Amino acid sequence: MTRDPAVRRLDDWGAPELRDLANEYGTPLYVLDLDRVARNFERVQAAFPNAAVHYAAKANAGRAVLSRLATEGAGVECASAGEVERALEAGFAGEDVLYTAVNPPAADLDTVVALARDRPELTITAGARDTVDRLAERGYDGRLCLRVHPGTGAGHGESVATGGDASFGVPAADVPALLEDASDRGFDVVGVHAHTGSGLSNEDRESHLAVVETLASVAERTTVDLEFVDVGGGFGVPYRPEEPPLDLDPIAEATREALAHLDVDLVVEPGRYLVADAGVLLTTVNTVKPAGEQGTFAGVDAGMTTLLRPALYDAFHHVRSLEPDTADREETAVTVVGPVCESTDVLAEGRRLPEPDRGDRLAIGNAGAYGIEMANQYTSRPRPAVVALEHGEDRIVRRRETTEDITAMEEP
Ligand SMILES: Cc1ncc(COP(=O)(O)O)c(C=O)c1O
Ligand SMILES: N[C@H](CCC[C@H](N)C(=O)O)C(=O)O
Repeated sequence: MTRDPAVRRLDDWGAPELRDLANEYGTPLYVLDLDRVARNFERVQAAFPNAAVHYAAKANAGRAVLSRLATEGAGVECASAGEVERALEAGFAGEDVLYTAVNPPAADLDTVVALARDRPELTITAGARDTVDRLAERGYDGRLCLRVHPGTGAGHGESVATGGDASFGVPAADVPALLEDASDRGFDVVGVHAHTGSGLSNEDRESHLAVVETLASVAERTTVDLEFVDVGGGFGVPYRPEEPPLDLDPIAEATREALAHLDVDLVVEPGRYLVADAGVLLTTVNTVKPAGEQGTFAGVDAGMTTLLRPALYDAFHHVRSLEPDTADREETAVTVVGPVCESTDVLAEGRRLPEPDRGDRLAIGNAGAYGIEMANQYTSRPRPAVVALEHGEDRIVRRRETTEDITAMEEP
């Protein structure tokens, strides 16, 4: 299998091509390179050769992404009934689908249990005894996996160090008994799962390994014959230009070693790793304003409704000017702000960029993961369009919303 180890940095994208797309489709605009998504999937497959790779759809559940990954042979991990429906529509088969039921609303369980009737190969992961009971109440006795609460987590911030959050999963000590109980009740108990957190870096290897070891000890202690151990996702990508890429090989090797004595298949659920560096967000400067000692404010047409991560997590996204004629402009500290009347509507703070001009196009990196997916309509701002690049062509895969889209569900 070919292996492309290179991280795709924001500077690797061609400025003229991105400017052309901004001119043709307008801004704000998400650009998503589906061929890069496919290569990222291959990189995970190469690191985990015998594992089943289930793409965590929550990172970007656009139909174009899902159907390309289905074509490439990936599986999918879904966080809601809606994601399950979208995954099936995009071409995934029942056997490709893992549905992780985290505090699931009744309607989600109703929908997925109904879908599973015709697709007995679909797997549901429950994170509480109560969820197992609710599945039984609906007559479900199909493939069941249990989510383990490992007690430790890691990630790009405390709020996404999910493994440490007791609301997700069953305490490891209680899992073997619950597996046996579910098996006795007639469920087809197939696996155990845990998720360390999102945005793991090379420094987080030990934390991830601790979670894998917890899973291994649960699998050792159960008398139920498990088919797989699902070690979750969370593999990070470098957001800062100077940050090194995540080295997947040592993580994969340590994971394999920790599970080697067990006769189980390995499942991984990467989201961000497959799509983050395949996407950029294009935006246009519409207001230029001196920011005193802080340099210059560049007001742009994308904001926290377009890309929520900086406002929500204080996340860093690299920003680059796409203008061809910036050599004669002074570099200055630029703070990129959105159009929403919230003081957290800041996409980037104090970046060294050419003195901005009205009309300048800017590109924001690593926008393929948790970008369009977390976009919203706050302040009646329609969500942006998404353009896909595939096999040398570009096409709109999600049209720009309009105010009519926002009001369409309203009744007088
Ligand atoms: C259960 C589960 N699996 C996988 C993922 C994917 O995380 P990431 O995008 O960091 O790989 C998440 C994160 O939301 C998750 O909760
Ligand atoms: N639910 C994920 C976190 C998603 C973080 C993502 N939304 C981001 O933008 O970083 C988890 O449990 O690890």
